[in-house]
Amino acid sequence: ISPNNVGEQVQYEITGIDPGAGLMTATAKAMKDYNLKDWKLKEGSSAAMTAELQKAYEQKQPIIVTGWTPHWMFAKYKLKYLKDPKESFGKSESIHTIVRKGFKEDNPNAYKILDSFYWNPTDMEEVMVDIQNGAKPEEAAKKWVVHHPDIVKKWTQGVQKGNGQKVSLVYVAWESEIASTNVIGSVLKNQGYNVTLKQVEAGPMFAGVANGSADAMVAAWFPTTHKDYLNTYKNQLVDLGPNLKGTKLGLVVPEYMPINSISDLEN
Ligand SMILES: C[SH](C)CC(=O)O
Repeated sequence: ISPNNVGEQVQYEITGIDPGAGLMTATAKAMKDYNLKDWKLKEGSSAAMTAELQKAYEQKQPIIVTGWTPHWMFAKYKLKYLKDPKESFGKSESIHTIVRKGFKEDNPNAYKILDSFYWNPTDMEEVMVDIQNGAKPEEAAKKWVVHHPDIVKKWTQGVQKGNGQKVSLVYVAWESEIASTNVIGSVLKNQGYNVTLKQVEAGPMFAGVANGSADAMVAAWFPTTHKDYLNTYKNQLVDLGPNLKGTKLGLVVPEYMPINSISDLEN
């Protein structure tokens, strides 16, 4: 594949994820910034994107996907981010924990645990890889909790146990958030709460916490990726700050592709 006909090789298509993802908004911005006028961004889901990536990778075919870190794809495949000299994808960010207004008063001890929830990209990747290798999210989460009592203790020490109070968590089916939501859900369950995890699209996730129909989410990518949702619901959400630092968003390709920058795609 020579650099100048990568577009033809991938039918001028970037394989994206769910339309509500901030990554898709950032990719649309990048396509404008880099004047990718003949290119189109294919919407779908994170699961569909990773399935297409796997198929192309196994056949050493060209593919360009919307990718992010932390993600198991970097553990499984030899991939690279295309350089983004115009910084259309922003800088490294944090994933924040958000709770509904009133949650602290209604459930102070579950609030304390959610407020203390903090782990590293390598911790999240450990759970993501387990799930990718076939473990059920709940099982992978339980296993991580058992293997990392020292980290979990930081979230729960000195916090009074619950006695069956309900805690409802919402998340979007991004591999990173499936991992984090199941881990914090498992910890809350062990602490005596009746936890429900609800998978929704990105818009309904923010709306659910804002209107109080859900208690919390650990899936807000700030300051850039989810800024539109933050602006829409700003004073209806309680931002407890980062539960993970050091994310990255961008266009990702297998290392066998001859391109290295988004500007190589300009036609
Ligand atoms: C796909 S990232 C986990 C989040 C987002 O892009 O909205």
